Amino acid sequence: MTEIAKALTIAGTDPSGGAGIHADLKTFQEIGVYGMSVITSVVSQNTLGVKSFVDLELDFVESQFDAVFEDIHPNAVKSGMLSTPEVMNLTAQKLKEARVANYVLDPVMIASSGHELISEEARVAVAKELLPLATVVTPNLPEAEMLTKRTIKTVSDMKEAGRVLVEEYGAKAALIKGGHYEGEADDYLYDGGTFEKFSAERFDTKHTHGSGCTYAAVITAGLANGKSLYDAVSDGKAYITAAISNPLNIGKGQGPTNHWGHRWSAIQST
Ligand SMILES: Nc1ncnc2c1ncn2[C@@H]1O[C@H](COP(=O)(O)OP(=O)(O)OP(=O)(O)O)[C@@H](O)[C@H]1O
Ligand SMILES: Cc1ncc(COP(=O)(O)O)c(N)n1
Repeated sequence: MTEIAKALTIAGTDPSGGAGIHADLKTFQEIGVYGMSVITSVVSQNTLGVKSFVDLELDFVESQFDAVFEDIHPNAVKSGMLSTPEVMNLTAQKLKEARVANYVLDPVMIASSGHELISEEARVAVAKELLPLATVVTPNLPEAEMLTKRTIKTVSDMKEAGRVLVEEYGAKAALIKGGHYEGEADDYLYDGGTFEKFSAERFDTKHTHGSGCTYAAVITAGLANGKSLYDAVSDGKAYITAAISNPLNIGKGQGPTNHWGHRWSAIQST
């Protein structure tokens, strides 16, 4: 019997279903990977923005980690919103103990609505505890600026941020996402050797809520399935481009991405 690949997401919630744990599990399901979750924070948010959030007690987050790891070994793990230094340290400790081979670090710091989700102290913990464990870190431009403490204005700044995250902070690879850049939606992957560009047309849409989560979840699912990092990112870029270009028009604000987008694109092109 074939064994199904298993992926774990460590993140916060979105009751409106577009970002965080919800986006990740929908993505794992759509790709055919068995999804599991450790919830760090319960967030009251929707397509209009974040209202408030509560961080779960550390013991309870730990208990969720133990519930997963004592029973099921994930082939890949993704982390999203880890809002306190304590939960970051705990995540690092649990990933090391469980000998997780593939770890995708989405350093969620600011929601696309502009609300800050984590503190400055937590930012330092990302750099010290989590980056050295990451198979790939996937910052958007503001996150890359915060992590590297550099201003990013040009493609060469984006590449330099990728180089710093790998060579100075110890991530195995860095994917700097250009969603917040001008022109085409181009992302740059640096793996310590070469830079690869993942390019897409920029669509004129506000419906990108959860696009960072979804993109990193596809990469996680790909690694869980044994794909190379390059192929997993390539699949992620195709999935997120289709998800953004086929908007569902749900909600009154910045709507969620479309997890059937790639199926809709395939139907349209036949
Ligand atoms: N309007 C757009 N058209 C096409 N691709 C886009 C658009 N906006 C973002 N993307 C792509 O979506 C992915 C997510 O990028 P982005 O830099 O926006 O990450 P993020 O900020 O973490 O996500 P979010 O927008 O959900 O906050 C990247 O591949 C980016 O190039
Ligand atoms: C729980 C949680 N995690 C992550 C995000 C970032 O999502 P976005 O892709 O909209 O920036 C979010 N809004 N909520």
